[in-house]
Amino acid sequence: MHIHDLSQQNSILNTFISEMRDVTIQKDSMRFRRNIERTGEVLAYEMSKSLNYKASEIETPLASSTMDLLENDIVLCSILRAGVPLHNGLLNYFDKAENAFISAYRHHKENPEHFEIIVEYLACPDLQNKTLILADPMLATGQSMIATYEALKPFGTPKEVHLVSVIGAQEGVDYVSKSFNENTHLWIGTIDEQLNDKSYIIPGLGDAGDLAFGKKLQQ
Ligand SMILES: O=P(O)(O)OC[C@H]1O[C@H](OP(=O)(O)OP(=O)(O)O)[C@H](O)[C@@H]1O
Ligand SMILES: O=c1cc[nH]c(=O)[nH]1
Ligand SMILES: [Mg+2]
Repeated sequence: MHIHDLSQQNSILNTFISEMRDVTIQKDSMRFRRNIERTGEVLAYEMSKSLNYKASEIETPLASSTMDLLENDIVLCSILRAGVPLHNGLLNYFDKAENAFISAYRHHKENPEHFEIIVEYLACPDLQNKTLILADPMLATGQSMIATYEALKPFGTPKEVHLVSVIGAQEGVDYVSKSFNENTHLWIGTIDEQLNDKSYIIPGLGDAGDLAFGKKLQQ
């Protein structure tokens, strides 16, 4: 898997991520959502440099101009809930993309350290030979990303797959690296070292879904 860790270069993206992490600033849920969204915009721009382009003639009011334009058929699939603002950011740039949504949440059994990923809702277009972008702000154990990809398999075989995340844990990045083929790309804001005993990313930012949309009751 090709890993593009954007924290390896200094950019304004680090400011957005620092605000999402900051225990005071992150309480402003509108700013938190917007920071996820603009991270999606930055990651979309970086990813766009690796896609396919085709020369096209554009008529201006004065003459014609030849420009190389994106030719990939993109399907953007986000994992609910926390994926919603990231989806919006990606869609702000890949504005012609088709869209898929899937719900994946951690279902805790008696022991808070043990959970399984429950996939319930899924709406997806044909994926055959398309460029699939799988987006979720948090890549902790990587199980949600893998469960999602498995659930999408009946919808066709994409030409290429790009994973997009804001913060990952090294363990989750290693897990998805083993499960996706070597042509898959991961576009990620930064990679943290650890998971805690509840599989939260450390230092991470806390619970992205709750920060964006409010606390939910455990099911
Ligand atoms: O890599 P994993 O270990 O699978 O964890 C990451 C998942 O956890 C978060 O979702 P969460 O279960 O909190 O759902 P929510 O978005 O509804 O809050 C996050 O948005 C990912 O989907
Ligand atoms: O650190 C984590 C791990 C899973 N989900 C989150 O929202 N945060
Ligand atoms: Mg959550």
